Amino acid sequence: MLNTHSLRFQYPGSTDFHFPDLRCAAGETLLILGNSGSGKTTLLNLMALLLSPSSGEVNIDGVNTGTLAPSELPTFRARHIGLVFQKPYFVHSLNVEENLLMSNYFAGKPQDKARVKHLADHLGFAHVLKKRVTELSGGEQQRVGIARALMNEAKVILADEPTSALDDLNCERVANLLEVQAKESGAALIVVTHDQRLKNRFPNQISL
Ligand SMILES: Nc1ncnc2c1ncn2[C@@H]1O[C@H](COP(=O)(O)OP(=O)(O)OP(=O)(O)O)[C@@H](O)[C@H]1O
Repeated sequence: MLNTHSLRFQYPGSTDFHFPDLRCAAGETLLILGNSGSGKTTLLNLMALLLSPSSGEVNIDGVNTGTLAPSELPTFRARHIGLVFQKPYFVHSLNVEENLLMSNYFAGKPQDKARVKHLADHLGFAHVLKKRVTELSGGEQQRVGIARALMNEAKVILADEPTSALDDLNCERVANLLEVQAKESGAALIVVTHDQRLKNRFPNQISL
């Protein structure tokens, strides 16, 4: 579903990163490990098409993303890639349901309220759909963040340190949710982490 080939990237005046080739198939989970500063978030941003490599390829769902025109990138990203952050960012003036429906808008798709309801029922936050995101607990916000990544049935889910701030119980919950949801939607799940608990759980790992 996602593979990279000879990816390189350099911030101005900084190290020239040369990343190992990655491959993650539908329904699989891959952990990206590495010391602080080794370039994990940079690699995630390259796979999320938020940064452009100086050379090399990111292939998603059979498309060499380097061939996409800049004007095509936002819609391609919204349709194919779900992003999960340690601390999700939402639009505070909108309620939970509206925040989720925004994903459809960015992907150029009609609003899918049935999908919102399905995900909310599944992830256990149906009772807060009409609330502002700021009124939610941290754990609820995290589940809404995961739902948002799943709204367009993205085939690639990229998660940056999704569990490092969580206690063991919530770490287990979030890891389960991500894994089960990715499997159910046939998505490749790629997780950047330092978290030893995830290292013990997911054997498919690559170190930078
Ligand atoms: N926008 C930027 N401009 C210049 N240098 C940057 C920028 N972002 C990151 N870097 C540098 O690139 C290197 C890799 O950063 P990156 O965030 O990818 O590492 P990381 O492995 O995710 O680190 P951590 O585990 O600490 O989050 C670091 O040395 C960092 O200082």
